[in-house]
Amino acid sequence: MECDGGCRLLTAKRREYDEDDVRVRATRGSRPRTRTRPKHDDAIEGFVVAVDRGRYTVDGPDGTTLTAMRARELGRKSVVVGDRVALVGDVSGGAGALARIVRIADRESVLRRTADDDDTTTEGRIERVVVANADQLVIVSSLSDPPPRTGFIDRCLVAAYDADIEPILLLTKSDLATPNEILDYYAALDLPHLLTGPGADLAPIRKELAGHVSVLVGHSGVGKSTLVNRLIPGTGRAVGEVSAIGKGRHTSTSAVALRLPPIGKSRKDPGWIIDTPGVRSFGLALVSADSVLHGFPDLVEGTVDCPPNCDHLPGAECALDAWVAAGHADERRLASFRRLLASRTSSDLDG
Ligand SMILES: Nc1nc2c(ncn2[C@@H]2O[C@H](COP(=O)(O)OP(=O)(O)OP(=O)(O)O)[C@@H](O)[C@H]2O)c(=O)[nH]1
Ligand SMILES: [Zn+2]
Repeated sequence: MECDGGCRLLTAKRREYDEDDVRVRATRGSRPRTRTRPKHDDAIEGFVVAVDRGRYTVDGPDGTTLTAMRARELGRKSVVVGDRVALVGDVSGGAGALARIVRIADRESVLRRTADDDDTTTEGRIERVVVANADQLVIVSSLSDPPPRTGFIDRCLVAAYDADIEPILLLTKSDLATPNEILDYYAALDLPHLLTGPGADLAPIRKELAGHVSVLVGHSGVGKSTLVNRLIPGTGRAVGEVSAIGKGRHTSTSAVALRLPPIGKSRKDPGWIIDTPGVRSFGLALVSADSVLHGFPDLVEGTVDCPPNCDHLPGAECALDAWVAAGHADERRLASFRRLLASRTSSDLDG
């Protein structure tokens, strides 16, 4: 009998084999999953915490930290901070160990950074996804030095509502000014806020962050690093520098996820914060005019008398002017809404 590798075993077990064969056939129909089993079903799961020149830092099972690269089968799909991924290869996490990312879970949310300053190239105009799966956007604004910039905050609110991420306004430097004015501007909105300053109790902030993946965004100098260092001692985020970009820090990293420490003896998930150095703002070019309006819930009712397809820009047709003139909403809010609508087509990034 002609025979290849497995022949001897087969011959020796012929009788049993026959019986096995019958049994296998009988059960095959009831076990279809063995045929459609995904490739790499031994993969482990991880959470991408940093991306640096084609190398991904991933938080693996039991808090292990893995270094990984993309598997070729991912094709052109990008992997960003916050992605939940499946890994194979050397997943030991030891020095020099390199795992491969073979799958990216469907994203529950995406935040895109504003198109780069360089709008002369296609590459520069593309809005890149910088963070996936965040469920809270913490807009950090100082009450003074620098003063709050409502245009920036409004832009972030639009991005948050559009991405289906809960916004929270976190006001810093409470020792320098009162929050009354800024809270008055947002009085008509259901916008949660937190207040902090030197020596302030961080418990309320930790409570809001627990169980969430929160993205921190704010202008340079508002005290983001100071806050992160207090929330996560030992993080060593540099404080007091005007800008991280161009100074050798984070030059190739646009975001990094940091695990918050446990809250007391509680076993509740303390959550993650994602710091976004170098991300000046989130892109709105792909956001429709209607979605921009969602960032201004206090103006929505005023648009019911607008003509169909109203661009809501100043003019006789738009009903918002009359609505605001009648005192139903703050004129500063309308002005900000219109600035944002206009900025989507220009490169005015900061609102
Ligand atoms: N008065 C006062 N100053 C603060 C407070 N928090 C931070 N600062 C100061 O504000 C300056 C900027 O703080 P950073 O934490 O570096 O601000 P940042 O937002 O991280 O700025 P970048 O690093 O440029 O992104 C530093 O001089 C801090 O010491 C605060 O609550 N009150
Ligand atoms: Zn209108």
